[in-house]
Parts: sequence; C-alpha cells; structure tokens
Amino acid sequence: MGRRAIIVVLDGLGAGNAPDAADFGDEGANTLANTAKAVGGLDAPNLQALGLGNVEPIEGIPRAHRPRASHGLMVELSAAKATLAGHWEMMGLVLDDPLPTYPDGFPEDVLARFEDETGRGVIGNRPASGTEIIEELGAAQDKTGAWILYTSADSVFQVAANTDIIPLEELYDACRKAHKMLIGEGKIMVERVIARPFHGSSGSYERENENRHDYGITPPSETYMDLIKNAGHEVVAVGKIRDIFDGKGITDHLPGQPDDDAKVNAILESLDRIESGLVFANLVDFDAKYGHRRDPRGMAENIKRFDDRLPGLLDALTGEDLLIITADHGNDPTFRGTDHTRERVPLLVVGAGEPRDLGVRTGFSDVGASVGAWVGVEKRGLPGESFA
Ligand SMILES: O=P(O)(O)O[C@H]1O[C@H](CO)[C@@H](O)[C@H]1O
Ligand SMILES: [Mn+2]
Ligand SMILES: [Mn+2]
Repeated sequence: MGRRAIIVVLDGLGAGNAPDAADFGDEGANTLANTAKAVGGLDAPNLQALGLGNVEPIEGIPRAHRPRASHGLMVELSAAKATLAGHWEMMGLVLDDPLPTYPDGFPEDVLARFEDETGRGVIGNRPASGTEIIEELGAAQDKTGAWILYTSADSVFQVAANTDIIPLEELYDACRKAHKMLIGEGKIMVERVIARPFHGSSGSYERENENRHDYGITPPSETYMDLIKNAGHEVVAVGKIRDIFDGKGITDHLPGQPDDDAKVNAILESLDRIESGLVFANLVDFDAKYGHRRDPRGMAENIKRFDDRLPGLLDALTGEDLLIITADHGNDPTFRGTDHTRERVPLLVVGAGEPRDLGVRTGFSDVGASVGAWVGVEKRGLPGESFA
C-alpha cells in the first residue's frame, strides 16, 4: 500500500488579515474570528486540539499547548478571492490576472445571443444574492418564462430557473450554450456558468442545491492532480472538486452529497476505496449556506458539526496518510454585502512528522507541493514548497 493524502477544504472559512485585503475592500474581514465573536465563542474542541487557535486569536478556541497538528496560515497569490482561483492555486496554478466581473450586468450582445439561442428572455442581469433574487423575480419568471440571470463579485454567469416552470434539462442545456458562448470560443468571459434550479412559490422558494451545476474553465496546464494521476495513483474528487477542475486530473468522483456531514462520509468511503493517491474534498455549506447568507450562527453550528466528525476522520488515518485541512478564501458572515472576503486561510496538517509551526506560507501551492511530495511524484516546475 502506498501513501495517501487527504485535502479537506472548508469552503470560505478564512482566518482574516490578508496583506492585500484593502485592495479588495475587505479590511477587517475575518470569517473565523468574527463568527466566533458574533456567537460568543466557537465550540470546536477537536479543531482546537489540532492547533486552530495557535494560528489566529479566535474566541472559544484557546491556543493548544501541544497542538496535535502542524499549523499555520496561507496567503493567496492569485488576484481573485474565488473558489476556482483558491483551489487551482492549491494545485499549482496561480491566476495573475483577475477574471472579468460584471458589476453592471452582462453586455447587450451577450444577452441578445443567449435569448436567441435559448428561446427565452432574460430578467435580472445584475450582481445579487441567489436566494434574494429568486424571491424578487420568481413571480415575473412564472408570468413570462424568462431566465433569471445574475452575477456576483465573482466571475460568474448564474441562471436561475423554477423547475415547476422550466424543466431542469432545459436549464442545463441553456447553461451549456452560455458556457460555449462565454468560455468555449477562445475568449474567457467568465470563470463559470452556474445552473441554479429552484422550486416552489413566492415567499417559500427552495433552491435545489443538489441539482446545481457549474460549467467552468479547464485548467490550462498540468496541476499536481495530473502529476499524481499520471504516476498511476488515484485522485478522488468529493463534492464540487470535479466541477472546479472540469474533471481534469481526477480518477473518481463522489457526487450528489447533500451536506457537509455527508461529504465527510464520502471522504471516509474514498479512503476505503483507494490504495494510494489523493482524496480532495470540498465542504461547501460553510460558504453557500452560511457565508453568502451572512448567518454567523449557522456558520458556527456548521463548524461544530465538522468538529464532531473530526475524531472519526483522524481515526481512519494510517501512518501512511497525510491530512490537510484548509480553506479557499474567506466569506465572513458578519461582513457587509454577501460576497467572499479576501483573507488568509488556516492550515492544519496531520501526519507528516512531529507537529510544528508552519508559519505564514506565501501562496496556496504549498498544499499541492506537499501532497505531491508525500505521494512521491516529481514537481515538474510547479510552484510550492513542501511542508510534508
Ligand atoms: O448567492 P448565491 O446564489 O449562493 O451565489 C454565490 O455562489 C456563487 C458561486 O459559488 C458566488 O459567486 C455567489 O454568487
Ligand atoms: Mn469557495
Ligand atoms: Mn461562494
């Protein structure tokens, strides 16, 4: 049996104080510390024991005298505070130029072509919170059959449709057309097109998160995942990892997990399946259900739910396993607006020797360099310094 690495991304669970936070309008954002303050202290004894409180002062999470994990922080190099940029950087691809965003909505010619190719009109077309805009425009969609189109501070083209009115397959088909138009013709106009199905009626709409689908850009060059896969190891994607990498560098995928708790089950199942390689998991509820919804209480409860699962996860590890727990950006539920926040991210590493202080790492690519080194593949010029 070879070596295995497990990366668990707690989506949006930043640790504040990014050196360039002001450039993003995010000075003072700190997902972990501000969530803790808002609820009168976090309850997460297992993360505490690993050393989470040793990297940043967090109410309820005191410093551990003998932390059980190597612990540190990472500063993002990519010019974006987005999921795709964060995960790509972990795997060795740094985005120097920000991807285009649309604070005033998408241009006329894009709308006209989308309407023409899909046979439906468009309403919305501005940055918005997904749950708010469906409440606002759901009735109009009901009446006119038009797509609800919205974006955010991220480079995203999001299409919401009530599946009681527009069949799910038609929504997917429209998103594939948008993907072709915005990404597939040589010019990258967005990072992702996202299908956002929901159902119900005004005042009680429910989003069908399990049927959300992202149509993204493909990594333009090799990542650490490709190197691991090409060396004959398994690379298992749990949750939205497959979409983020457009399936590249992945050998297996555990789909359709309804919540973060089920995703921990999927991680455990993946460990049963593979002999060597990488399990790369994204736990999205921190971000989608609590960060964007600006719900610190929900965020704190989700941290507790993950914390409750940690002992089981640690028990499943063997001496040949390396576990990395981190985040892809911030999403402070106490901050203004509903968008991501530029923050450093926490880094907890179980398995590579005696626990130690990993300091503040420049760039997220140390994650990929470490799993690559752990599994035993050549770096081939990719960035990152291994801490494994
Ligand atoms: O407000 P909702 O629809 O959850 O959308 C959020 O999710 C998007 C992609 O993860 C972000 O760009 C933000 O727009
Ligand atoms: Mn994210
Ligand atoms: Mn998000």
